[in-house]
Amino acid sequence: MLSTPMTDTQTLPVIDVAPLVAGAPGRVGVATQIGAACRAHGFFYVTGHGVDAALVRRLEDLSHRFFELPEATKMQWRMALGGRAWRGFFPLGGELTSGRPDWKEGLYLGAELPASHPLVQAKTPVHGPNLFPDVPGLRETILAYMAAVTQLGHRLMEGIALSLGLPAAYFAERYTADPLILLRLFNYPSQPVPEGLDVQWGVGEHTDYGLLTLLHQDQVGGLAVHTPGGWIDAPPIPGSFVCNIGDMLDRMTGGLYKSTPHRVKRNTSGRDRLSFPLFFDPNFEARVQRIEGLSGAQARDDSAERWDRANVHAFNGRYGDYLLAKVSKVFPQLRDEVL
Ligand SMILES: O=C(O)CCC(=O)C(=O)O
Ligand SMILES: [Fe+2]
Repeated sequence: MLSTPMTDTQTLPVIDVAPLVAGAPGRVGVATQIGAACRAHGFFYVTGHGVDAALVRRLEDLSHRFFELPEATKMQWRMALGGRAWRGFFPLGGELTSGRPDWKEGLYLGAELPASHPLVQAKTPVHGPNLFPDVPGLRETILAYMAAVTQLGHRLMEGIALSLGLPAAYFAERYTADPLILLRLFNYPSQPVPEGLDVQWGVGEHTDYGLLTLLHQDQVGGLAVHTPGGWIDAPPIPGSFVCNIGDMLDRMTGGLYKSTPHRVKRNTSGRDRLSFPLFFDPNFEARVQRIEGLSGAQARDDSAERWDRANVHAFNGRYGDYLLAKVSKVFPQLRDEVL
C-alpha cells in the first residue's frame, strides 16, 4: 500500500519564529519547519516575529486615512512623479498583473535613499527618495515599519539558509547585506467594476520576483495560493505575517523551493481591504547563482506550467534586470514614460 504524506496541503503552516528572531538554540528546529513549508508550498505564516503590533496598527490607520482621500489628491503623489525610483501612488486599475488590470490601488515605496546617494546619482532604477503623502505620521510610520520588517527578513533568510544545510549567513554574504527592499501599501476597495472593464481579480495570478515576501494583511481576506493540490485560501491570522518565496529563491535552489503562484479575490466584503507586502530581494547588482550541491534540486524547466511561461532556471544576470523586465510588464505606461 502506498503511504500518504503527512503534510496537510489544505492549510498553510503557522511557524513560531521567536527562537530564530532571538538567535536562540531552538532556531534549528524553526529552520526545519521553514524548510518543510518551502518544499511543500513555498508559503507559510510566521508568528513570534517581534514586529510591534502597535506599529502595524498605526500603519493600517494611517493607510486608511491616505486611501480615503479624493483620487485627485492622491494623484499629487502619482508614480509618474517618482521617475526611475518607481515610487508613488497608482490608482484603481493602474497595475496589470498577467496582462489585466487589478482591482486595487497602491502606494509604491522602498528603502529611502537621498538624491545624493551614489546609486541614485548613477540613476539606478528603483532606487531613490520616496514620495511620501502628506498624511501626518505616515512617513515616520512607513520608515519604522520597513526597518522592522527588513530585520525580520534578515532573520528569516538565516532560517532559510539553515534549512538548506547552509551557514546562516549564506544569503547575507552573497546577496542581501544590502537587500533591495520594496514596500507596497495596497487598498482593495469593495467597489463594483464598471461595465465593460476587463477586471477579474484584486490581483491576478503571479509569483513574486525576488527572494522572500513578508505580507501583512488585515481582517478582510481574499489571498489564495496555487498549491500542487489546487487553490487554497490564505485567510488572515491576526498578528502574523504571510511569507512566500520568490523566483530568485526558486532559481537558486534549482526548484527545490518553489515560488508558488498566488492571487487575490476581488473584494466584495463591503469594506476596504488593506495589505502591505514587503519584498526582501537580492541587491540590484547581485548575480543570482545556483546553490551548489543541493540534493533533489533538478532545475527542471517548468515554464509550460508557469503563469508567465518563463523558465527561471535559465535566467542569468543581475537581479535588477530580472526585476525591471517584470515591472515594466505590470506598468507598461510608466515604462514608456520613465525608462
Ligand atoms: O494583497 C495581497 O494579499 C497579496 C499581494 C501580492 O501578492 C503582491 O503584491 O505580490
Ligand atoms: Fe505576490
